[in-house]
Amino acid sequence: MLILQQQQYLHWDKLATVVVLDFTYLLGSVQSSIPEVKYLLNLGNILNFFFFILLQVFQPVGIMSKRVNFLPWEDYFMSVAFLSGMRSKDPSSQVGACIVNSDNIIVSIGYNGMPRGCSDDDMPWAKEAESRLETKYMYVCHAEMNAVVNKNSADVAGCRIYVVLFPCNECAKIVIQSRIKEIVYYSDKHKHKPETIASKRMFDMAGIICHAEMNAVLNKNCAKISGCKMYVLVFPCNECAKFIIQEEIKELIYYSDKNIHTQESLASKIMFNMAGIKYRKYEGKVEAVTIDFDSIDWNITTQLPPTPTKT
Ligand SMILES: O=c1ccn([C@H]2C[C@H](O)[C@@H](COP(=O)(O)O)O2)c(=O)[nH]1
Repeated sequence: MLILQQQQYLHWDKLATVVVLDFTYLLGSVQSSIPEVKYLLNLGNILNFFFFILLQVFQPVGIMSKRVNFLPWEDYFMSVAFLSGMRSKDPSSQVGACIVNSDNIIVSIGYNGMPRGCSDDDMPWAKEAESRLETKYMYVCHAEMNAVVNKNSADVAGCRIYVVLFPCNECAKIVIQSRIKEIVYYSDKHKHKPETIASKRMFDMAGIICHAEMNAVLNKNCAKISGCKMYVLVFPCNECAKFIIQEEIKELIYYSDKNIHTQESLASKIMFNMAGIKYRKYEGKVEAVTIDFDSIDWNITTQLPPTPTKT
């Protein structure tokens, strides 16, 4: 079990040793001819010696040298992942993630929660219900996704991700597509589930098929795409909807809603409505866009403008 404890910076025992040592040193350095005082001074010297040895043996750390019992990188990052998980409102599983670059700098953290704008109080948290639409699984953004989306660097390529739970297949896709290079996990408690087996298969092969929306978000060429519009061929499923909401895309224009009757599509709409994301069907002005390469007059397109002359 990983335990987070408050670090103690003031060591009273070490402070007391130094005070006693200083006092006995002072006593030992004074000269006197009175036998009682001489006796006390000798005692002072003995105590001085005794405490000096004690200090050398037990107290070199913290007073004279650097601390040695500091938190190692691995425990530090995993603790941050656990700490993030503590923000989760999921009643059964609190999952946290922490992304770290090759300089051991934390570039992002995340935990499992409802998409932005979808109220924690109104969304379902049940694991089972008559309809999957009434379970949390359709809506919760996983810790890994939130960590990737909330990064404070341009990208997370080459980074490591520390996670409380081994990533599911949906998160595996995100982790692979964002070019994270290493996964450090704490628990593999769902190792027998198809989601985890699929995840491991993808990590082994790293040749995966991802939804177009996720690829478009992950391959963006700017730091943020908040406020952007997204054009898609097919209305996004619930997994892509989470991504779109978390990236703060503001408008969605789709061509086909062919999966309109699926629970995934219904869940997407519930989330978009709650998050205030507009969506509309594409109403094109033209029926088709044709690029006829043969009709291009290369003579015209390759003509350079006339060279300016000096007057
Ligand atoms: O890779 C993962 C897998 C799961 N989560 C989140 C999603 C849910 O909120 C919980 C799982 O709930 P259970 O009650 O244990 O089924 O964990 C995640 O963030 N990342």
